[in-house]
Amino acid sequence: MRVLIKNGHVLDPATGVDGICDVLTEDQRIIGVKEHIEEQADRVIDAKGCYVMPGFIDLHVHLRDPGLEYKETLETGGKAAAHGGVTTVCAMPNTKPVIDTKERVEDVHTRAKEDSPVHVIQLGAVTVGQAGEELADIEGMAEAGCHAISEDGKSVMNASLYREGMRRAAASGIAVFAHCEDIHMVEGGVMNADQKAEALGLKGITNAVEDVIVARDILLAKETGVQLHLCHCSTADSVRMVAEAKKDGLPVTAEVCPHHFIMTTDDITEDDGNFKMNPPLRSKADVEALREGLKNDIMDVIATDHAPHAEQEKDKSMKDAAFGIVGLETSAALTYTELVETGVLTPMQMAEKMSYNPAKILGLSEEKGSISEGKIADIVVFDPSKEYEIDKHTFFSKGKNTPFHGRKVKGEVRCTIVDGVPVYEG
Ligand SMILES: NC(=O)N[C@@H](CC(=O)O)C(=O)O
Ligand SMILES: [Zn+2]
Ligand SMILES: [Zn+2]
Repeated sequence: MRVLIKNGHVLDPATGVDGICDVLTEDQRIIGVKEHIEEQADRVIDAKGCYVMPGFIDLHVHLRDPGLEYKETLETGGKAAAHGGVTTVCAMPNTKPVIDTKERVEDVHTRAKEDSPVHVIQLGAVTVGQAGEELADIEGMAEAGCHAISEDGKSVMNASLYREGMRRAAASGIAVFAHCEDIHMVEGGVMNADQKAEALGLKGITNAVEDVIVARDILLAKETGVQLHLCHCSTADSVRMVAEAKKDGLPVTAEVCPHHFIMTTDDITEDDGNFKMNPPLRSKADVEALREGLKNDIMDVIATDHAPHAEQEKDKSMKDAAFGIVGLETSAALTYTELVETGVLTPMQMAEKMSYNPAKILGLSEEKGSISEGKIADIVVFDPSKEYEIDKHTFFSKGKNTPFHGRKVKGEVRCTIVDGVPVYEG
């Protein structure tokens, strides 16, 4: 199959191409990027007025499959990804059972090929059952193509065990994606520790809950040489420590989620479970530091931490609701509206943080994260002029748990192409 994308504004961080070009794909690959391609194609997509970017690669997604299919499945999560311009997702292993063996990684990969319209990379857990007691089959999972291990949902609190896990990940050539949270310091907290929490009568989570583990994990990366990627950074001190680590030449990268660079604790208008996520919404100073970190390329990646839950798990007080919000279908529009329109990021930086940098972290930049000849034809056509209100009822995800319902945004995914085949068209 041949697809010709005409007259779009191509943004390619890998080659620096930043201008109006046509893009031609044949079967799985991109075979041409230049002005005025006039060749025959099975499909011609008019991208006038749109950005044409490498398909987004979301390093942090919860697909809930196996075992929690009432929240999401490979199919619904995959369709949500396609709707959001995401062509590759990394699925976190905190499923039922936990993905902690080679066979379980292979099982998800096999089923995802059938069920999901986008590429799924299943990440393996660090410890067996995420119980924090013994290391999982890291080598086997690496062989099965997991690209990274992660204990997401929690931290490996035993630093000695984690260090050994990092050594084994490094020896297997894969990264460690770290959720940073000292569980002993949480003390029942459900939102940021501040006056808002006091006013709502809710227990707080301090910044140090995250920061002490960020510090520890950077030191462990220094000692083991593992490629460390810090998930969902939410504090100003996290940014400061990532900057220091980079200055020291350590193999550390970091991600920020849209909710953390947009909302503060002041946006929590009532005790509503849709404002509950881990880490929590922080202060204005933290949000500013995260934006500054993204702008200065201290923070490498925008990922969603797409965490779907059923309505009955979220439609209650923050005290009792599950942690997490969905993000796959809102992240491009939120990023464009809040960071690009406002001049915090250039459009090219958006493509970098949502596609090219994630591809590099996964060791896939030879194949993905770029719109250039020979690369896999994973592409998103994004219309930056389209204005609308986010409506959770339009989501393909089973999860409707978002605090952004009704928010005005600019920027809509027009078409998502995976392996040279349009899998979503708006
Ligand atoms: N972020 C969340 O609030 N929840 C995630 C777990 C996680 O990412 O830590 C989930 O699995 O629901
Ligand atoms: Zn997490
Ligand atoms: Zn997560």
